[in-house]
Amino acid sequence: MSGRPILTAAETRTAEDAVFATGVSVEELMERAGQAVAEAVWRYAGAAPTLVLCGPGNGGDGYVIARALADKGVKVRVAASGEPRTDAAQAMRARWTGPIEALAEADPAPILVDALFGTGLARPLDAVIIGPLERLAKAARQRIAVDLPSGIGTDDGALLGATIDYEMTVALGNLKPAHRLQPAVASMGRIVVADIGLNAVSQLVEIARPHLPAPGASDHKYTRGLVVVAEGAMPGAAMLSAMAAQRAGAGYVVLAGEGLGGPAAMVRRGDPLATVLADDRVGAVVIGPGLGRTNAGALLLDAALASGRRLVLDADALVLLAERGLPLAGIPILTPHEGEFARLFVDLPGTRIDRARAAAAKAQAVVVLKGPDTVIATPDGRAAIAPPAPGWLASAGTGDVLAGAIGACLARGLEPFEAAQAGVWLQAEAARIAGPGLIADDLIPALQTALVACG
Ligand SMILES: NC(=O)C1=CN([C@@H]2O[C@H](COP(=O)(O)OP(=O)(O)OC[C@H]3O[C@@H](n4cnc5c(N)ncnc54)[C@H](O)[C@@H]3O)[C@@H](O)[C@H]2O)[C@@H](O)CC1
Ligand SMILES: Nc1ncnc2c1ncn2[C@@H]1O[C@H](COP(=O)(O)OP(=O)(O)O)[C@@H](O)[C@H]1O
Ligand SMILES: [K+]
Repeated sequence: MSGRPILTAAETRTAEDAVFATGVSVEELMERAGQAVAEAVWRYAGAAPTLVLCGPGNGGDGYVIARALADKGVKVRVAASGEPRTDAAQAMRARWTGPIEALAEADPAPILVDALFGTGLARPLDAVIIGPLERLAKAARQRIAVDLPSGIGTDDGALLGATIDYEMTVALGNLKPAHRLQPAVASMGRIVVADIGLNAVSQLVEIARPHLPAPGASDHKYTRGLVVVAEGAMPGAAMLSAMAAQRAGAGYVVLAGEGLGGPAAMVRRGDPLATVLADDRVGAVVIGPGLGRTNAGALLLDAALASGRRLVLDADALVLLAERGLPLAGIPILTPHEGEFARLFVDLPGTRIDRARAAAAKAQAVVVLKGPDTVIATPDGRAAIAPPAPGWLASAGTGDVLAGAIGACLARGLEPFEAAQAGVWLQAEAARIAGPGLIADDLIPALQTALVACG
């Protein structure tokens, strides 16, 4: 279930260099990129009159896009912010036979294609660029970014300064971190990847739909996974985790505690947690949601950490962990939101991906850094980013549901990194199924529907 590779600006250049080393010329790769983008623009916007904006850097893509669209019969105009600097880009400019307008004076068109800047930009757009860009974008019906919107950081997804919003972004060759990180991704609209023949491999991938096949004839409830959820001060949160584990496919879920209610299929155990966890069939333990931060919670956490079982540590367990030492034994899964992350891993520098990786190395854990752009990292440097999920997930208890879903995937035998990705995918899909106005409880039946796609 490995997802699409995500490459930084430097890694993308290395992948391009590998293509050049096979004898492909810079012009040929530029031609491929321009043709692929033109195809995507054509499919999206059809024959509507189009204005292509070309930049001053290495990019000759814009001129190829304009020529390819004109070949399809589209009424295309070109506006440029300056002379392209490289030979290849100048060659592409020479092959555009139409006029080239100055960016500052260009008239708008219904479709705006922004090929001003590629992955090399590292500072805010100059006023002579952003002014006309904003004017032309406002007057256009639809805006399309080539590779990345102008004015965002390729590797960290930051807005370098003023930017505009796009309906579609055509990524060249492969996804870059900004195509998945906030706030950049929110401005990109629909993101499509144009294949230009790069053999992109990366330690960073996009979270993809997991393969979670239906139980076979040799399965029984224990082989499907036994999950124990530890109950603490707030039983509702543990209940959400436990029911999520049930609906995410666990064969057996034990709620360890004395609380009341829940489905008839939920097994209750009031014995000491250490006793419950002594069972070798326990495939995953979820602890933290509603645990409380008192001594009673700390004792339960001690029992979980001492059990040697595969752990999902969330919420209050993370708060309690901040008062103890890292690293942890046995590569548990930690699921902090930004608040919990900041408390547990003080002052880590870099992008969200860098921070998740450093935290994973420090804790010797798989770290799921939650948010609108959830990043998962392992101690050995692998990482994954989730595609955008419904904002309706920003609702109390949805993290508890995620912890339970990850527990189910861990208990069925997935490796921690895969289990974490599968849980995040299932939670996001459940949110799409549950729809606007969802509350955490609604995700639970929706998880069952989400499983249908994973067979
Ligand atoms: N049905 C229930 O019983 C529920 C119980 N819950 C439980 O309630 C207990 C305590 O919840 P708290 O409200 O204290 O903990 P929170 O996780 O809400 O907050 C902890 C701290 O982190 C901050 N924070 C939260 N999200 C952040 C973000 N995205 N970026 C930056 N900072 C952020 C908060 O402001 C707070 O200071 C936990 O055990 C939790 O599991 C919740 O899970 C909700 C549902
Ligand atoms: N704006 C957002 N868009 C998409 N997903 C979000 C957004 N905000 C939060 N989420 C997701 O919602 C869940 C919230 O979990 P958490 O912060 O632990 O809340 P709780 O403790 O109340 O369950 C996480 O899975 C997070 O990734
Ligand atoms: K661009």
